[in-house]
Amino acid sequence: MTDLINYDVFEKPQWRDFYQAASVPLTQASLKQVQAFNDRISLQDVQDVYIPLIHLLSLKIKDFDRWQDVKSDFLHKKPRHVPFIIGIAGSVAVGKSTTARLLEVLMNHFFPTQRVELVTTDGFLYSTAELKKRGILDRKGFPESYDMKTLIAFLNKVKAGVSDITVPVYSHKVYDIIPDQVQHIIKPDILIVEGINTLQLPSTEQVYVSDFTDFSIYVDAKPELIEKWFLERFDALLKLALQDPDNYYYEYATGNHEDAIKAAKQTWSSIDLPNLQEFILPTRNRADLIIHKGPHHIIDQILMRKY
Ligand SMILES: Nc1ncnc2c1ncn2[C@@H]1O[C@H](COP(=O)(O)OP(=O)(O)OP(=O)(O)O)[C@@H](O)[C@H]1O
Ligand SMILES: CC(C)(CO)[C@@H](O)C(=O)NCCC(=O)O
Repeated sequence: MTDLINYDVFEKPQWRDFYQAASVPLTQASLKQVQAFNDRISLQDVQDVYIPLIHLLSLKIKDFDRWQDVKSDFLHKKPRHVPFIIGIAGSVAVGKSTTARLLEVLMNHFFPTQRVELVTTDGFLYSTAELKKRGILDRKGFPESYDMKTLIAFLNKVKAGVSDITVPVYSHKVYDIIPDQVQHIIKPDILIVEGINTLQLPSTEQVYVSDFTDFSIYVDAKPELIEKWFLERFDALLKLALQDPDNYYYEYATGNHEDAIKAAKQTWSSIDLPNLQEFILPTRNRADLIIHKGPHHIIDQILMRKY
């Protein structure tokens, strides 16, 4: 991993000892709300990894707020509260949205006066109709399948303090952007932006998503493990789809199970794995922090950018 020379590597026990002054406020039952589908979040990992991380983020946010004030002062401007944006990157199915939801729950608990919002860049995917029109239906998730201009304009509005911003909504169940549905982002103090492309350099734009993020996290694991998680999630999606003919996975759910798994493996090896290798993994060394997971999603290492 020569691309990671600029990182300090911490094994979990060492990272845990950096800060343990607070304890996990959640029971296993209430953690369920942050679980994407079928698996279990480890409460021990929340205590050992996320509690120090939340503390680190609180220090970073204080530092950020102070710098905004110093800057306003220098520019003879009235100070304005600028939202802090956290980016979360990583492969399809590595657990970005689960990590993002966990951070949201913990920040809501530990920073009760801060308004925390969460968006996924999947909302900025082109719709299936638009992907078809562009002839890139089999490239969903690749850089060209996202409307990066609109995503960057959105982040710019958040930073500028626009009061009510609407974001399109993507559904895994429908496998498309849902027409006539939007998410409202209302003056967050902290915005978490989760998506495979949060550290990417879009070929079509001169401005990057990372120009707007103040702290970035890459969720990392071996591709063989991620494939396993992808297939497990696929299976969970099939179960959900069984009762719902409108669900994208309904045909798979009601058809031959082996064929369905074969199709999912094919999607992984022809779309999501190449996307990881060509476009997502190369962005890892731009993250401020890398969370590395092993079997069962258990975190084994935390890498922090030195400079
Ligand atoms: N910390 C965790 N502990 C246990 N299970 C997890 C954890 N993180 C993710 N999972 C499981 O792994 C699968 C993928 O997670 P998730 O949906 O969060 O991934 P993602 O990176 O957001 O994927 P996508 O890019 O496709 O939206 C899900 O089945 C989820 O339940
Ligand atoms: C929506 C994305 C791109 C990212 O979350 C991904 O989950 C996806 O749908 N990729 C396309 C191939 C697949 O079905 O996995």
